[in-house]
Amino acid sequence: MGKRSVPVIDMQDVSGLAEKIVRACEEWGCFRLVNHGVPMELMAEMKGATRSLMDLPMETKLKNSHPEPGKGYTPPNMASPYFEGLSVYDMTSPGAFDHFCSQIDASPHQREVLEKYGFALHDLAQLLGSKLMEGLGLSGELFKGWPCQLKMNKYNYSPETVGLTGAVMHSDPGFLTILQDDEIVNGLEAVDTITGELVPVDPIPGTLVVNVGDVATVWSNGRFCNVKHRVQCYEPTIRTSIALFVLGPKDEKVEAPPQLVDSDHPRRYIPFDFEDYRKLRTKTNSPTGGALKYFLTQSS
Ligand SMILES: O=C(O)CCC(=O)C(=O)O
Ligand SMILES: [Fe+2]
Repeated sequence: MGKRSVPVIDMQDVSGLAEKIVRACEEWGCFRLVNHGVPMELMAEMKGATRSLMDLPMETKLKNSHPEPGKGYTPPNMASPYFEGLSVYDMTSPGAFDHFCSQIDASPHQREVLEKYGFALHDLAQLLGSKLMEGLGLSGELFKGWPCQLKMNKYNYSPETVGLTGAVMHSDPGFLTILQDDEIVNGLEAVDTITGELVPVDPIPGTLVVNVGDVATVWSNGRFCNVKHRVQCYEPTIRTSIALFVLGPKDEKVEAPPQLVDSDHPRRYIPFDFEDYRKLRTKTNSPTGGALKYFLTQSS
């Protein structure tokens, strides 16, 4: 049998859409969205803005600093020497785009594109949240008021890096990520949870990839899969991607809603604070979600 590949979900095909999304979260934790409603022109403008911002001098990019690790500019480092990323954290907080753009002196046009794209992706994330609730038979609003991080990624590949790793194997710590991957340069790979095999998630221009993270595994009481993924270098060229991370609740704990817990499905994880979890992930060097084990309940 050939390798399976991640599900492709057409959002214009509304019949059974919520159930399809839930199933993809359960079976893969990774899927591609087509007809997602984000205008192609806006996606292209955002790629353009990302490329030009990434071309700024290092001293300018370093001004996108944040007191907490991972929430500002990530320069190339020992673990990921070819990767760098600029971040708008938290993009939902008032003035976030103004602050980011003043840090790195972005143009009014770049600022407009970033904000428009950020909010379009945020709207799509809210829609996915409501589809997840619907598909699980729950009511209420998922992700309401949750911090989100908009991250622009650049992989500086060269002939010397072909065959090497651009982003090490990891799961995303938050609930879900909507990724505009490079429309030409491949390299994203996800682990098939059933076979354990790494499968390529090759580009399909105009589409978006969703990666389900650690918070979703806890929130779904173990039903959703926090997909392990990495980015390899296959071509000596620049690779660019843009991620919107929907992280976790700010003032509440990460926990499964009571409707997803019953005697057949006892609570798998002790509720925790997202930022505490993020710190524990770093401290225990658990990039693929291994630190979730510290929160397993007796019954799991
Ligand atoms: O660049 C990509 O395609 C994936 C990036 C990623 O996995 C991440 O930023 O968490
Ligand atoms: Fe990721």
